[in-house]
Amino acid sequence: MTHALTLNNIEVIYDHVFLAIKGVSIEVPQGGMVALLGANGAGKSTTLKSISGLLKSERGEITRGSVQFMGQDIGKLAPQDRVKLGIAQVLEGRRVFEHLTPDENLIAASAVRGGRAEMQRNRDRVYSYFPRLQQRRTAKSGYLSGGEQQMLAIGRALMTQPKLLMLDEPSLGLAPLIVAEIFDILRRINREDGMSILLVEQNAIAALDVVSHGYLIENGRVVMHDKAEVLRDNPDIREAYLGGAEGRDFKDIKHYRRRKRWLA
Ligand SMILES: Nc1ncnc2c1ncn2[C@@H]1O[C@H](COP(=O)(O)OP(=O)(O)OP(=O)(O)O)[C@@H](O)[C@H]1O
Repeated sequence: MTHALTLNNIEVIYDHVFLAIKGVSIEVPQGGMVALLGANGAGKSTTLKSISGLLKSERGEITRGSVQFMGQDIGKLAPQDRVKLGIAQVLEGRRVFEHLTPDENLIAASAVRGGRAEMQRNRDRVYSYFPRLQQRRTAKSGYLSGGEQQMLAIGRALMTQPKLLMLDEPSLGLAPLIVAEIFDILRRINREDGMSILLVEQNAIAALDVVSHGYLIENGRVVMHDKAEVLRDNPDIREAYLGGAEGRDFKDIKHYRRRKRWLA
């Protein structure tokens, strides 16, 4: 199988001292949709930044292993060159220009690529996926709902016509219905455009409904990797991530118990 992305045993150190990622290997097949799951501080965002190249601005460095995109080693490329190759990251926290309208936000994001006609085509495509945004295209983005702002942040990434779309916790702070709507649209983008997607989420149950495979990362290491339906049925994942009385932090589950199950 051809892979859009291959992380090969990478190690990441911040500030020359803090070892945040301790040997992570991940594969995203071309046209695949994969989730990277884990609790707060597990190393999910750091993994994404090592792919998009944003580590450097945070004094982070890949000190071992390789990052390959469509078979090419991209570990030393600047972030803008990775965007040109077709990698886009939607950062955590819906970063949009709040004083600009959705129309203007999308235009600003397309500056990286193409002429006017192409920009309009891309914008129409974004609006076809997110009709809600089209309805509010001339409103100030700061007045959009949280879900609409998340849609706009995704739309901005789509304006660069990525081959690999990476999203950092798009469900954060959103109501379950909105999360389901956004995840459905991501699945459509994946299926209809054949875009590869890497979805970082703490909301494992919602994410595992739309991806084909998932990786669970803990303390900078991948501790589980399997098909989505297998992970969904895993008692530890259910215990850690299902809401209600069952829901507990993954960190709270006794380490020995998890090891015993994973090594079984
Ligand atoms: N810029 C940075 N400088 C130093 N340490 C960092 C930096 N960014 C993250 N870390 C540390 O690296 C580890 C992994 O953080 P990371 O943000 O990748 O985790 P995460 O799984 O994305 O968590 P969250 O869901 O809270 O964002 C944490 O211990 C964090 O404190």
